[in-house]
Amino acid sequence: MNRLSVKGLTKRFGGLIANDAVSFDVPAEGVFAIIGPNGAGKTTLFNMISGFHEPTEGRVMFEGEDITAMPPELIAARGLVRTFQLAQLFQDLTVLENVKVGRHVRTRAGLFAALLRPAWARQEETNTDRVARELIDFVGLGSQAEVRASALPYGQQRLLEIARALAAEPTLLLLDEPAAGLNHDETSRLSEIIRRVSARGTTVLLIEHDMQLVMKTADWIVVLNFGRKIAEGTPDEVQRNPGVIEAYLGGAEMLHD
Ligand SMILES: Nc1ncnc2c1ncn2[C@@H]1O[C@H](COP(=O)(O)OP(=O)(O)OP(=O)(O)O)[C@@H](O)[C@H]1O
Repeated sequence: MNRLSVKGLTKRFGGLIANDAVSFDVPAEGVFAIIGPNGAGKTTLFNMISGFHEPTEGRVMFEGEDITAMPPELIAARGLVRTFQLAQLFQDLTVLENVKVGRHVRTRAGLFAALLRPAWARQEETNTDRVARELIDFVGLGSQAEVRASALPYGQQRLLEIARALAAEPTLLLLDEPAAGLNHDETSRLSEIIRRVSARGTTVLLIEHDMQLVMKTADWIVVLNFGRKIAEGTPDEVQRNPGVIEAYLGGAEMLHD
């Protein structure tokens, strides 16, 4: 069964068609990328998949079930978790606390448990702490667990966001331009982390403008232009596709960068 199937997704904003009958399948294994020039409709597509926009037409199937227009929290609770173009961290909380917050969809302790601290809630807290520390190590921020998010350089904040998203134990992780604002070394590290997330069994679907990252990291790429899917294939196939090169207007260089 595919992890995700997008079937004829269309989004109109008044007279503007941001997505026009886009369909594709994301298998359970691997790293999947959506690329396309500015305004091609990538973010709108992500917003529909993750429940932030209701499609005008079409369906989103996750693990074989219809999740079209479900609220984002319910979609996340099912295991489809996303990050945003601009890191949305709790700047005043520490690295560890931020990741613990990301885990709350997988824990049952509420306010009463936090106040009364029954044995099961204490056990849950210990587990949350352990998992959060493992994830911080996993993205290479192990030595900064007690540092405030606001004190991290931007590149590390983006990695922290990935750790926080992983804390919710997603089976499908949507990354919205994870390399935006990262330098060359940080982008290489990000590529490695994405591959390792995939190796741990989480399917990764990303939107990205950094072609080097996409070509190196993705197993399969969908290309959008003016809201339509114009191609899909392996990185090699996509880079050689004349329609894709044309869409990027002189982008042959960009694609082979
Ligand atoms: N809420 C909205 N209301 C009206 N038009 C919108 C809205 N959101 C997006 N659009 C339009 O839909 C089209 C697709 O935008 P979208 O942000 O999905 O593209 P994108 O591929 O993510 O672009 P970028 O790479 O620049 O982030 C654009 O023409 C955009 O102006």
